[in-house]
Amino acid sequence: MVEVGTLGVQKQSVVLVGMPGVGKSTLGVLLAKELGMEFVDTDLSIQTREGQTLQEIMDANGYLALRDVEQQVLLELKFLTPKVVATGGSAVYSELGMENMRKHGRVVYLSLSLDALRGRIHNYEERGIARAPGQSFESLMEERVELYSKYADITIDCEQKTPQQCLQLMLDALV
Ligand SMILES: Nc1ncnc2c1ncn2[C@@H]1O[C@H](COP(=O)(O)OP(=O)(O)O)[C@@H](O)[C@H]1O
Ligand SMILES: O=C(O)C1=C[C@@H](OP(=O)(O)O)[C@@H](O)[C@H](O)C1
Ligand SMILES: [Mg+2]
Repeated sequence: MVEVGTLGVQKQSVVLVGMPGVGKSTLGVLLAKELGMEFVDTDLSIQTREGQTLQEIMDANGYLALRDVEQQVLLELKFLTPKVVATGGSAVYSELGMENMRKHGRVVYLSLSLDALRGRIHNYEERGIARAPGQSFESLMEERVELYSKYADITIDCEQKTPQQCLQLMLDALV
């Protein structure tokens, strides 16, 4: 059973950022349930908006096109009620999108080591990661960690932790 802190449920939105495979989508829905909030996965919003899968968008127009649509979706996000937002790993390339979300909520960076992420991502080449052709996972991570850290209000170290443990750490940090 997850324990909510003594201040009770917090009402600001929560925005999860981090590398692909770190658990933003998995943990986001669990967090939303615990906080009694709506859950939005911006990857799904992109697909619904475009009527295409992420991979189809990239195949047709390249990774920068995916980043453009992602920015539109981040800017169109409405925060009339507080919500938990699981972003895609590339959301932090959109300064405007991140600013829109930061106005309404706290940004939680889920961090995990390169080795652990590699263990979760078995299909790096075909996973639809928005990266320059040929860019290695290591180089991508190096470039992104700086951005995740820059926007983070809270950082959660997910190394060797179960989803339930990560969830509890987020709840403790958010109250
Ligand atoms: N501690 C953990 N927290 C979150 N996901 C975990 C954890 N340990 C293993 N996983 C697995 O890692 C994967 C995370 O995928 P996902 O939630 O789609 O990540 P993201 O949305 O960040 O790309 C899932 O298959 C999940 O079951
Ligand atoms: O990191 C990336 O470049 C991407 C991550 C994906 O989301 P997850 O981080 O939820 O896997 C998705 O937005 C798209 O395939 C691009
Ligand atoms: Mg996801």
